Amino acid sequence: MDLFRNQIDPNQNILPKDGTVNYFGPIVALEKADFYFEQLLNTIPWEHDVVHMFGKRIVTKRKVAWFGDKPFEYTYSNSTKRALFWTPELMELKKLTESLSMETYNSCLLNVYHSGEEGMGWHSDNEKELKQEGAIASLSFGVERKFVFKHKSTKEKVELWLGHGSLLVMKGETQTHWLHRLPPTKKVRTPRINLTFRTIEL
Ligand SMILES: O=C(O)CCC(=O)C(=O)O
Ligand SMILES: [Fe+2]
Repeated sequence: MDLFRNQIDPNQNILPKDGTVNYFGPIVALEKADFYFEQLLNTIPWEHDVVHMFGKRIVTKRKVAWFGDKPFEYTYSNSTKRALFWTPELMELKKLTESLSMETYNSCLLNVYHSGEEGMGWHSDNEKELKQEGAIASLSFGVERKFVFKHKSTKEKVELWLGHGSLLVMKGETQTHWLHRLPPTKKVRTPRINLTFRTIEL
């Protein structure tokens, strides 16, 4: 179901139940989105992520970076990272995201997917360091990619496309009842950057 490719209504919950997800569509002008994309791609100290799966240590092709209000230590997929302090651009994006979503965040995980071969598998963002049922705001730059939710018990799926400069907000019980993933695709050959603003409680 490619429901939301053209239709964007930030007041509509795109989940049928057990959580709230709002898609705002593009929240910055195209030239500004291009600027952020280039700037982030070229200046963020990107590092490969390490995940532990089935007893194996896997180094992802996707690269990550982690920023916050304080040098938080955060365990993500079994590896511990220390947050860097906001760059001026990230601070700007954080403020814009906070005002549109009417929430606050104290940290941000960045991912760069160099091409469609890179994605992220099914997971929910429910690590113990995260505020329980705290909002997670996802900003995307670069090539449009499909994003999918799957209900943990009914297996119902909801798909949408995350465009250049767009904002998606997941809140309430979403992480408790739904998984999400960024499926790999052979059709995409250019990079995408994603920022997820979160609230850490330590
Ligand atoms: O790249 C995306 O849109 C998803 C990223 C994500 O789910 C995460 O960082 O937890
Ligand atoms: Fe996630």
